[in-house]
Amino acid sequence: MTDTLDLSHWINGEKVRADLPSESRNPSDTRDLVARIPDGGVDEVNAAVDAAKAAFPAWAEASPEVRSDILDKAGTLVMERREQLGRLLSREEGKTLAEGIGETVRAGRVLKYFAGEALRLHGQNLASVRPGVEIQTYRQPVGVFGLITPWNFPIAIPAWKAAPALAFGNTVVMKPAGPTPATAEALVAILHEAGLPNGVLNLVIGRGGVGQAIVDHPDVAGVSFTGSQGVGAGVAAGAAKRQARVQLEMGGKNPLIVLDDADLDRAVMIALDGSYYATGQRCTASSRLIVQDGIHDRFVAALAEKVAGLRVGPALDPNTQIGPAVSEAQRETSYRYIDVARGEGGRVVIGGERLSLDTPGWYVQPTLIADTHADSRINNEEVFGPVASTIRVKDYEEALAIANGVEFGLSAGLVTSSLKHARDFQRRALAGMTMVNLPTAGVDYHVPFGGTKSSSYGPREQGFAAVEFFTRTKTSYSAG
Ligand SMILES: NC(=O)C1=CN([C@@H]2O[C@H](COP(=O)(O)OP(=O)(O)OC[C@H]3O[C@@H](n4cnc5c(N)ncnc54)[C@H](OP(=O)(O)O)[C@@H]3O)[C@@H](O)[C@H]2O)C=CC1
Ligand SMILES: O=C(O)CCC(=O)C(=O)O
Repeated sequence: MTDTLDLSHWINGEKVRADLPSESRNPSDTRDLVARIPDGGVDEVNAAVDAAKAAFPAWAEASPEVRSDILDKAGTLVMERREQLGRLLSREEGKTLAEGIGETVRAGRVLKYFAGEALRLHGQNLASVRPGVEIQTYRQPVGVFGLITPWNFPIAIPAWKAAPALAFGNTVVMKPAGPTPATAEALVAILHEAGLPNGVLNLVIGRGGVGQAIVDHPDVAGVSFTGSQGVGAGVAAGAAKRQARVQLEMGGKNPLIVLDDADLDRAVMIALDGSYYATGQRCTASSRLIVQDGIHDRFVAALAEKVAGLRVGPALDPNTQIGPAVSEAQRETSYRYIDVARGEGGRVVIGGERLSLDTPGWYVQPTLIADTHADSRINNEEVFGPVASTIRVKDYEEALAIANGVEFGLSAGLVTSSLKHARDFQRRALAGMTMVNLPTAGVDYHVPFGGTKSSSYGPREQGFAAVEFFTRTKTSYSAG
């Protein structure tokens, strides 16, 4: 695939022509120019927010059936075009074609799920403490939402932020991440094709300045952000300054505990999936493998063998299991942390070397590092690459303490055949999501998603929880 796309902002239902000074290149083959990109700024954000503000009253008052039908149709179109969209996504982001198509289907399912939720918006009837008085609660749309999205799920995350915002009657200004604007633009185009009225969903393409302008805009009622902890903290501070709503999904340092009583083969496959698939570029990736002494050496040897067999290559090659990092910066972050781990006394069991493949891309050798300490940097800082480290522990209690002992708390996994430990782990793991005998990564689209501690801030995303952030509750009292 060599065609180059010329991207546009979408403001008030129109593609806005602009200079295209930036570019997005295929991380599997940097000779391939995926897209020429506009570089929006404050002016485009102002125009987009004006359009979203003007579109809000009619969209907020539209029948839920209208909103539902549009989201449902968009979901159908996304799923019908899964091959084409998945290919664009993989070409732009670097995850394998199977992962790109899988993510596209997930985005379609998200749109359809929220098509249903649009019809299920409900309140409560309560008895008042005062005789003769009735109380109803209603959920109402809030206004214009700013959605700042990351590159690692370039269609699913824009879909799972935009769909609930739109389903519940809000309007949107969205900013895609620098490396993956083409996939986001394709989604926005489909939502318009499905019948979204002008101004309801706007897209401004550009670097971090666009995100900052969205956060600072007085007419943006709420901001939903996914990305790094550092940027997220600034987004929260900016939103709080003007009392806007804010929801942040940030990093993880997700533990996978493997106990002596685990089925070895199963534990290895769970670790392989959670740590390495999608090139480890998932906030839910298992980057700390906390392994009990009795199974430790067998687990490390068996996992190393599987990691050695992983086929790293261009995302669109059907034989590839691990695509490249999204960018040179992400590749270098992985190699920098591998060096950090070596410097801290970690033993590189497999990987860790530079890769030279037939196409110039940002490839990283999947890497397993053993004999690391819980308090080392490799076990406390997010790498966001195909790199995992093991920590040896004597028992479950030590494993749990280490699992809980980092600043993040997104997803936590346990592999065991002990029901007692499984139940205890579900209660005591300091994480928003626990996974027993499952990879830490790979979540369903119809249930709440989010973490504790520095991983997340604000109401949960996705599933039935999304209504909290994207609506406001009104309480109405009446007497006959
Ligand atoms: N939780 C997750 O799923 C993700 C976590 N990360 C973590 O972040 C690290 C770095 O990735 P990176 O892409 O740089 O993440 P960032 O946090 O920089 O980017 C996330 C989004 O925020 C935007 N942004 C950047 N600066 C600002 C700002 N000042 N105000 C508002 N929005 C802003 C980005 O735009 P632009 O791209 O144009 O700069 C992008 O759309 C990764 O290694 C990983 O650790 C990254 C992505 C997803
Ligand atoms: O693990 C998943 O399925 C979702 C991961 C995710 O949302 C993220 O990495 O941002």
